[in-house]
Amino acid sequence: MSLAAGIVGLPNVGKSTIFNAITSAGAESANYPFCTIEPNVGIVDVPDARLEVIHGFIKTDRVLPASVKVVDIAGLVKGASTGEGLGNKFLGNIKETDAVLHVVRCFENSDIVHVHGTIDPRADIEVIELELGLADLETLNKAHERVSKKARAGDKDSIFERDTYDVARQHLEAGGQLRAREWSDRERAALRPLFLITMKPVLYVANVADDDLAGESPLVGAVRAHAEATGSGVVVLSGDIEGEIAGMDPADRAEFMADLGLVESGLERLAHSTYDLLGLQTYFTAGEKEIRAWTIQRGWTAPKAAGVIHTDFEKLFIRAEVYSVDDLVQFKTEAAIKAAGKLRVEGREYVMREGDVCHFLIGK
Ligand SMILES: Nc1ncnc2c1ncn2[C@@H]1O[C@H](COP(=O)(O)OP(=O)(O)OP(=O)(O)O)[C@@H](O)[C@H]1O
Ligand SMILES: [Mg+2]
Repeated sequence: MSLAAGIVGLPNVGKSTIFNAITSAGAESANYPFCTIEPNVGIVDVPDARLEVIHGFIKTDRVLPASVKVVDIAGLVKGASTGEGLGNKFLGNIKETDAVLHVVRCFENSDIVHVHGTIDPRADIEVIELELGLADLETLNKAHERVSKKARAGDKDSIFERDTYDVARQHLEAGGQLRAREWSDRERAALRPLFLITMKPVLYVANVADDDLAGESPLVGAVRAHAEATGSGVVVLSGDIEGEIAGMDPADRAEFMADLGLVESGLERLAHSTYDLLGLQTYFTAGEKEIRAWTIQRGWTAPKAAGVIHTDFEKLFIRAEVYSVDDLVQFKTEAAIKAAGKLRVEGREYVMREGDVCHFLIGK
């Protein structure tokens, strides 16, 4: 399962600064609106300290973290859907992501231009969400047109699709975001092929000044209140500071972060929050060749989890041998875990737990 997240927000709020910090990809960031024109795409390793813990006991050539694709696009402005600013044509790059990272400016700095002249996170969020809603409306209108003919001819599936599109259109026209509505499984299935942006889970990224890393300002408060009211998450970070952290070697980084009272880097916090938001969890495989982290949905059974390694594994799954990272720390080798009776043998019904270390036995 490879995960993708798309960054949206007003121009000049720090999207590319944050993208650079998390990908260290060297994408351009500068103090003028519409600095980013072509989308930046980066692949980021998901930091997971447990990989190194496992590696401390099991020697392998390779350690492979999970990865997330991150997409940074041009800023949106009011009227983007009708071509204002750079328009909304870059939103296509966000469509095939699993989650939206909505960067909101929460730092005061008169040197950095704000496209509305004042820093008002709540108003900024509204502008962006309206534009995203209008983009979805455009997609729905086209899809509606496409199915209408078949619906009029009496095709049952097309009638259901058309009616679902109508419900979605009404919801957006009333100013709502599609994620806020409860959808039946069948409705979800009808909407899924449209890759609607406001249907995706959103994480608000409050980009704060370097003297408000804890996010105590009323600006961040406004973002938190909005996120709480809409069932979304918030990550507080400073793009500027994260850029510095990304550029440091590990020893300096640890000291710098400790001085600032930061326990985790912005990337770590973003990764954890995104996993929470999407209901994801991690399991590990640790063999002779490599130690590797795999991303699955919470609640998945062992065969389904094995299917992430290779699609055939789901069908051919026989059983799994499972232990935890803590078991490894306590007993030090797999043989000792087994001797202590801690190596669990699990079958097709087993529901994976966070941080399981697995060997899958696969048939032919
Ligand atoms: N937390 C912060 N504190 C102070 N300045 C910041 C912070 N984050 C970013 N900046 C500054 O804001 C300016 C704009 O940043 P950036 O280019 O990342 O914005 P953007 O959202 O990608 O803009 P665009 O939509 O134009 O591409 C840069 O000068 C950057 O250094
Ligand atoms: Mg940019």
